[in-house]
Amino acid sequence: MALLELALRPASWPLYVWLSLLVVAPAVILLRDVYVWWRMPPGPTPLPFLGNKFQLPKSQPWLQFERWSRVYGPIFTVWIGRRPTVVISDPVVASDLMEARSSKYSSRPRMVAMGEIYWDGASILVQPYGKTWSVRRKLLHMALSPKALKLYKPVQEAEAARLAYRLLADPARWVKHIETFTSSVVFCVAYGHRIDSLNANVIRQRFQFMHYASSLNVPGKYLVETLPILKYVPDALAPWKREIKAKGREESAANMALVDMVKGDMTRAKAENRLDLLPDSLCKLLLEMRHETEIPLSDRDFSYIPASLFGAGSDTTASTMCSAFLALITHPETLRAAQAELDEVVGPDRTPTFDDEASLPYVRALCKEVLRWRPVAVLGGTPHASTEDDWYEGHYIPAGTTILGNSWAINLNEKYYPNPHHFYPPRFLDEAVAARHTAAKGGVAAPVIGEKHAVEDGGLPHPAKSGHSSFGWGRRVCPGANLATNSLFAALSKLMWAYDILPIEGRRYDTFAYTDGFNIRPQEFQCIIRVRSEAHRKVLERENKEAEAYLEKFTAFEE
Ligand code: HEM
Repeated sequence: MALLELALRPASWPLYVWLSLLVVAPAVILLRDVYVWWRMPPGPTPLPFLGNKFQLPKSQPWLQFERWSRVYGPIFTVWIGRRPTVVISDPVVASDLMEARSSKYSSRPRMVAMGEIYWDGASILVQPYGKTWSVRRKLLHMALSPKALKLYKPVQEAEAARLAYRLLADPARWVKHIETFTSSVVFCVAYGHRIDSLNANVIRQRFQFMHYASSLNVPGKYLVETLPILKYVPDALAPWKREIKAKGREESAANMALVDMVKGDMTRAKAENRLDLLPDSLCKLLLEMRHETEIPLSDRDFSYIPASLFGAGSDTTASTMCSAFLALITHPETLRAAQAELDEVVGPDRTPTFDDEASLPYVRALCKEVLRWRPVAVLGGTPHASTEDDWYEGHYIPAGTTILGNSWAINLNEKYYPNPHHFYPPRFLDEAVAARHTAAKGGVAAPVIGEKHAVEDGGLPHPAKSGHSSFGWGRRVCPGANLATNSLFAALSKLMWAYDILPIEGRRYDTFAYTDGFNIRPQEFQCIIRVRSEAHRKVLERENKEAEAYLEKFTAFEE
């Protein structure tokens, strides 16, 4: 009884009890960490409690991770404080864990400030694996099914035609035009409304939300990431939390307003008996489904589904197109090969469309090679997290480990892609087409490459059907991959048909000069974008008029 009384009154504990607690508790934690560390995949030696803090680079961590993979192997561990992160640099290892064992590796690490306080668990991007996530994921799949993607193709073509036309008058602002193209595709697909300029209020608002969300995800900025219990401190005592929540409410109000806008469009169209003229959009499809079946989501949670398209799909596609321009000007033979194919298949009187896609294997291969060559989601997008203890190749991976697929190291792994920094679309051509291209160039036989398993001479087959890992893995693989691939094809095929995209003479281009962050794009550069002939110009002018007419039904967002 006396002991219990003593235990309940720490203030009266003798000094030796305090001292032993201060020594024993950290020692026990440390011993446990050492035991886990010793069994996990090897990596740079961490410091107790601090992990690899002093070895982790402040910028472009994927480069250091790639160097470490040469020392420690294709799967290694780095420690962020006491939290282990397993970094994967080989496509087979990534597929073994995140695809073959996807039931254990499909969660996300906790992001308390961003995911739990700001988005209040509503955004699919950072949701842990489980029922709440799978409800949203299924809806996205339904609204992005192959059948639904067909509905969005005309708008992608029309927007690509507008992009190609805009470059005639204003080639210097090519990046802005690409961003307008990807933003408008995303908004037309998500809500059936178009963007005519990046000055549209809705775009400014989306960028504000995105920047605010990523500002919350800076390691070390919020103590709540280390001590999640702090998220339960009452708002009145936690101004930081009040601010995050207020901003979160602003975003959800804006997301719900967008859904209300589509509901309004549908009601009006129905009343005026012109439903068939209303553009098909992901939000409209989901609202129709919601009308017919029970969807277990509140209005607020529902509104985050179409809203996820802008954050996940606009900048990623635009950055990939910027990489395509860099690739074309530094590997001019690839533009010539694409133009030869386009001229042969499409001819001079019109630009390519999706109907030509099957007959344009080189252009398709070029789009894939861009995704491989400079993966925009350079560290595999949002990290995965494991939910069960596991063993791989003799190494222990405890539940709760963060898993990073280093797309940079994976896509540029020379075991799979010899000479990996060489931008070389024939990697993704099948044997017959590769041979035809080589013969046309009068060159030596090109390496034989299967479309499903990109392999160059001596290169190992890649486990993914796409032949690269730029869209992630397993159950969390990018649900917008096909939409993005269609946008890339629609835009790049028209632009390569219409323009010579060339380096400025005498200027050196660094194909490694990229921005930092989770999504990367080339540092700003200038190039020459010159229409190939007067006849090409006329076609662009004519098709732009047709595109403008088609896009009339997608009301523009106001500036
Ligand atoms: C070139 C363009 C794109 C690239 C490279 C890309 C890449 C990625 C990657 C790497 C991931 C993480 C996958 C993983 O965790 O294993 C991801 C997730 C996601 N992407 Fe994309 N993406 C692109 C375009 C799009 C588009 C157009 C959409 C919109 C429809 C989209 C929607 C999403 C969503 C909602 C997720 C989260 C999925 C989840 O957590 O379950 N992405 N993307």
